[in-house]
Amino acid sequence: MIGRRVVRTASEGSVPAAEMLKLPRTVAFVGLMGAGKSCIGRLLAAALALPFVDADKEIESAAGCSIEDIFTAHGEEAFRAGERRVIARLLDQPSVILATGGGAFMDPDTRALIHERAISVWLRADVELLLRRTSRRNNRPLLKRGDPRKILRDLIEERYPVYAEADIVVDSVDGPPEMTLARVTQSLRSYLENPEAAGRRRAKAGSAAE
Ligand SMILES: Nc1ncnc2c1ncn2[C@@H]1O[C@H](COP(=O)(O)OP(=O)(O)O)[C@@H](O)[C@H]1O
Ligand SMILES: O=C(O)C1=C[C@@H](OP(=O)(O)O)[C@@H](O)[C@H](O)C1
Ligand SMILES: [Mg+2]
Repeated sequence: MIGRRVVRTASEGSVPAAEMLKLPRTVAFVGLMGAGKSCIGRLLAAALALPFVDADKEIESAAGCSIEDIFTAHGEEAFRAGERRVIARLLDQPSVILATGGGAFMDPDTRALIHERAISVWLRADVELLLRRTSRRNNRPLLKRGDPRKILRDLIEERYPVYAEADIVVDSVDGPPEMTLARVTQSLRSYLENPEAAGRRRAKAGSAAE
C-alpha cells in the first residue's frame, strides 16, 4: 500500500517509512546524471505518500518537447533558463519530493532557493556506476558531446565540490534501488533529528577544503 512501504534498516528492523519521517519541507535530490535522483525520488515519494515531481519532466511539459529537442533547437542556455524558472515555481508550492536535473544545483540562484526552501540530498556515485546507469538510455545530450567517461569525470571534478553543499550526502549504491532508498530514509531521519550537526559537518568540510 502506498505510504506504508517498509524500509529495513540495520539498527531498527522494519519501520514503516511514512511514520518515521515527517518532512517539514520539500526534499530536493541533486547529483550527477545516473546517480538515481529520479528513481530514488519516485520511490521515496511513494514510501512517504507525497507527490513526486521530476523537474526535467516539468520542463518538457512546459516546452512541449523533450530535453534533447530543447538542447538541439534552443541550446543549453535556454534549457538552463527554463530549468531555473521551473524549479523556482516548484519550490514555491507545498512540499513534494523533487528530482532536479544534474545541472540545476550548479546555478547559484537555484542553489540558494533550494537551500532556503528544501532539504537537499546529494546522491553521490562513482564514475563507473554513473556510466553503467546512463548507458541504459540515450537521452542525455551532455553525454553525446564526446567520450561519456571523460565527460562524467570532468563533471565530477567541476560539480562535486558544489554538490557537497547539500544538506545530506548519500552514496548511491550498486544494488537494488531499495538499498539506496533505505540509506536516504535513514539519513533524512538523522538530519531531521539534528539539522545543526549536518550544518556543522558541512562548514567543517568547507573550511578543510580551503
Ligand atoms: N540506487 C539505484 N540502484 C539501482 N539502480 C538505480 C539506482 N538509481 C538509479 N538506478 C537506475 O539507473 C538509471 C538512471 O537513474 P535515474 O534515476 O534516471 O538517474 P538521475 O535522475 O539521477 O539521472 C535508471 O535506469 C534507474 O532505474
Ligand atoms: O547534468 C546535467 O546538466 C543534465 C542532467 C539531466 O538530468 P538527470 O541528472 O536527471 O539525468 C538533464 O537535466 C539534462 O540532460 C542536463
Ligand atoms: Mg533524472
